[in-house]
Amino acid sequence: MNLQLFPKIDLHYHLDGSVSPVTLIEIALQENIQLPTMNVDKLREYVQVEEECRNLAEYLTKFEISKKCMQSPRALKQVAYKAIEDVSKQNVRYIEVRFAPYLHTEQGLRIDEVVSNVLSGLKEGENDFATMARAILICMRNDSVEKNIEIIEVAAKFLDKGVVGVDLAGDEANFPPDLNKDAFNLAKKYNIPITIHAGEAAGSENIYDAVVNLGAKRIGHGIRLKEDPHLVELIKEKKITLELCPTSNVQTKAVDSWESHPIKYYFDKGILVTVNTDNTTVSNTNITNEYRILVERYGFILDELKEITFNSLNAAFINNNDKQKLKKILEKEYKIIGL
Ligand SMILES: O=c1[nH]cnc2c1ncn2[C@@H]1O[C@H](CO)[C@@H](O)[C@H]1O
Ligand SMILES: [Zn+2]
Repeated sequence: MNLQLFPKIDLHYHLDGSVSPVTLIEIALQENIQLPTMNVDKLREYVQVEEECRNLAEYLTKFEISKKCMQSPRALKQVAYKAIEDVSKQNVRYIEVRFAPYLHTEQGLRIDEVVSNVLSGLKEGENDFATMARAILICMRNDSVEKNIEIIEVAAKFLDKGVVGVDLAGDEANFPPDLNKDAFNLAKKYNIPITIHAGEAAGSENIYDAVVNLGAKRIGHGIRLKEDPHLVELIKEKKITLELCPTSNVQTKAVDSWESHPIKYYFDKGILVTVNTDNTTVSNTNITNEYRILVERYGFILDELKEITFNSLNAAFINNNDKQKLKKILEKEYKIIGL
């Protein structure tokens, strides 16, 4: 079938890595921002990874231009709205959009202003398109634990007002999760759902720490889980969900090749896996493409794609009321396509 029509969920989508070159140029013109080029195709080369990307650290250099264009209330609202417009075209019924508030304070915005502007763009998008949207606030690994504690405080303030969780992202190889234990303990105290990038650019011990010491209910990527059979059992037992992003995982060299991606292995082992985009612009992908990769490269059948979407639904950080609404919508739409 045409997978664009297949109802989908994306739980792992970075806002700053998903702004299209056209939108970047629009913002640059509006706000007089100097970009290296105003040509859409040339700009794409600056914000998209090449095939020979060596590692996550190199991948992370591709976020500079979008950061420059995401410093004003208007731009933040605009990119958030555009995100919902874009993903609604891929029949995404629910998305958790994540961003790191501190990255958007270079022109003097406070982190709570960053959050409220992104939330208002998401809300407007929800009103205009058939996609439910919530936000996850990211603590950056290279930021101080004091700054990350402020992020948790802001998340608590906006919890159930659009924000549904917190995350830890950035350079995993040089900043293990443990450094932010105090921040995530505070999140636990506030009952803020936690997801953490782990086992992407470092070993399975980071997955263990994220789950056992930092309280993560979901793991961003978790590629290297398979290195530790005991941990595989623990992840199953605790019903931890993995947010896999195949195209990004190949680009950041979290896996050596498409063939060695563990998504089918984990799925067959009964681990709760989900499929996501990570960064649609940086990785040059969209959610339809990621679902297609599951079919074409890993032999998933449509019923299994539905199961994966329901894994995403079950692991979504939205409140139960909204989750039930979403479940009804998905069930109805799957019935229409005979699933
Ligand atoms: O796959 C990833 N692993 C780790 N960090 C990431 C990934 N994708 C994006 N970011 C980081 O998260 C920031 C906020 O969205 C981005 O600016 C980027 O530095
Ligand atoms: Zn990510």
